[in-house]
Amino acid sequence: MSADSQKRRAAAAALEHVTNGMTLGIGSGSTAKHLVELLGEKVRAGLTVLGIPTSEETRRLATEAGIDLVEPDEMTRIDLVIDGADEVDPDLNLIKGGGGAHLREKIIAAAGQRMIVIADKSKKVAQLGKFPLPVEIERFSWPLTVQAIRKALAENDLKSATLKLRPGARDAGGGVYLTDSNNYIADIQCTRIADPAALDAALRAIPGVIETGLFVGIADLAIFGTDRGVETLGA
Ligand SMILES: O=C[C@H](O)[C@H](O)[C@H](O)COP(=O)(O)O
Repeated sequence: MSADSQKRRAAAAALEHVTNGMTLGIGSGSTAKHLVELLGEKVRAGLTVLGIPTSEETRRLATEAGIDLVEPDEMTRIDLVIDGADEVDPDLNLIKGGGGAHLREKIIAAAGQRMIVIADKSKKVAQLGKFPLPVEIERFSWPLTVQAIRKALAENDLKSATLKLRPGARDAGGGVYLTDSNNYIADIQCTRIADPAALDAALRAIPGVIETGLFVGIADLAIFGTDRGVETLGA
């Protein structure tokens, strides 16, 4: 079975946790796309939910699928967030942001009462770090921020980590990827991240770093699609 079919399977299993009247944070990426399609089918069959999209792409897909959307305000209770991930470790720590959406995703996931991660089984890892860690950074004086990130990596036993500014066509000016919030992304190849919480804290302490793709202590349950069905981690 293809990874894409496993993703759809995970998305379908996560939808069993969605009940009438929920406000739902809707993630971004190829797995979340399956979620939106399947949720759209349920909405057309009578399910009532309010969605909060975590990217402009998800907003577009959810609108097309006929899902009612709301802008979060101070009083918004987000009952459940369902989102994909690039890596999931045994403690449910995540790397996210392969598609550049992790800033909005983290805001919504942290505000949610509960977060379910959906992924194909290749995303389940013993230790985070093989997937390059995305860090969203302010464009103003970005080389100074990159310099400070390199220093923080060295101080966190990651001296051999390499860092690249993400390329992309969205910045007409210089071929650098721009997020939905018009920032740059530095992708850091760490190979292994021994202490995700410490690295997250060290990176977030740098002026100019807006958000990292490390999600520590946020996810409650991961559902992995497999060839036979689904596997879960957490509760
Ligand atoms: O920025 C993108 C998001 O964090 C995605 O959830 C993550 O990259 C996983 O994406 P996919 O479901 O396409 O593997």
